[in-house]
Amino acid sequence: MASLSISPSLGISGDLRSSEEQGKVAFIPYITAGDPDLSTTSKALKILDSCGSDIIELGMPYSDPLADGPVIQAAATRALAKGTNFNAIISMLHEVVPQLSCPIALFTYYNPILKRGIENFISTIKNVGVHGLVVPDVPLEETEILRNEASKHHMELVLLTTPTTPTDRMKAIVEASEGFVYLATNKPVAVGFGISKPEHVKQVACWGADGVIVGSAMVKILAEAKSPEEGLKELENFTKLLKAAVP
Ligand SMILES: O=P(O)(O)OC[C@@H](O)[C@@H](O)c1c[nH]c2ccccc12
Repeated sequence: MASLSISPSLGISGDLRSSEEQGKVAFIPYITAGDPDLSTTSKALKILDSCGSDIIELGMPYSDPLADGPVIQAAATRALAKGTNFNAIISMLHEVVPQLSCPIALFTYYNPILKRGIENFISTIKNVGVHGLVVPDVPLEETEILRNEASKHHMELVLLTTPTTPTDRMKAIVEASEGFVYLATNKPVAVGFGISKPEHVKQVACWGADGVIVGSAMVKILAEAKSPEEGLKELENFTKLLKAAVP
């Protein structure tokens, strides 16, 4: 199966646009940093990359992960219990990002960003090669400062819409979002939530999505494996299976 010509230098939107131009659908896995531990996360990132992922979403564990589903919430709780913190994630990324060919989008919440200072947070993640930032709990009205700082550092800020978002608000979110939009627009649309099988990947691609996001199913594999090694092996097989279902 042909893969996308992707370069980390294109960034999140560049990657999705290049997939779109090639008539391909981007494959976007999500994993939580530090579950079961950061060394496994580092290996998992390399596996996801080498299996043809087009963008990888990396979740920073947070104590009040209100936008995440139960599987990812539980992963965050375990990762925090293991002592996973911002600095350790940054050191891990510093080492692994240069070895990856696809861009990384970091998922976090607004509070950890505010705690470090918006500018400091964004320049730190930019320095280790992160391309995009997803902050699901920032109300649209408050995204401006975050967006200004992000654009100063050429960091793409990804916003979210849901099926219950009113149309006007959805339009405003689409206007303000960079990189891609979670679910409406001439910007690339990446569809996620509940995708765990090759059939789902095919279905979403048939609907015309530009990207397919798979989160909980990936997180579950690493969480339920008998050992980190087995988890990584299963993650590799699963990623190849899903990636092969992308038309
Ligand atoms: O887990 P699922 O059903 O595969 O869906 C992806 C989703 O979890 C992932 O994109 C995600 C992780 N954290 C989030 C926070 C908000 C919105 C989306 C997310």
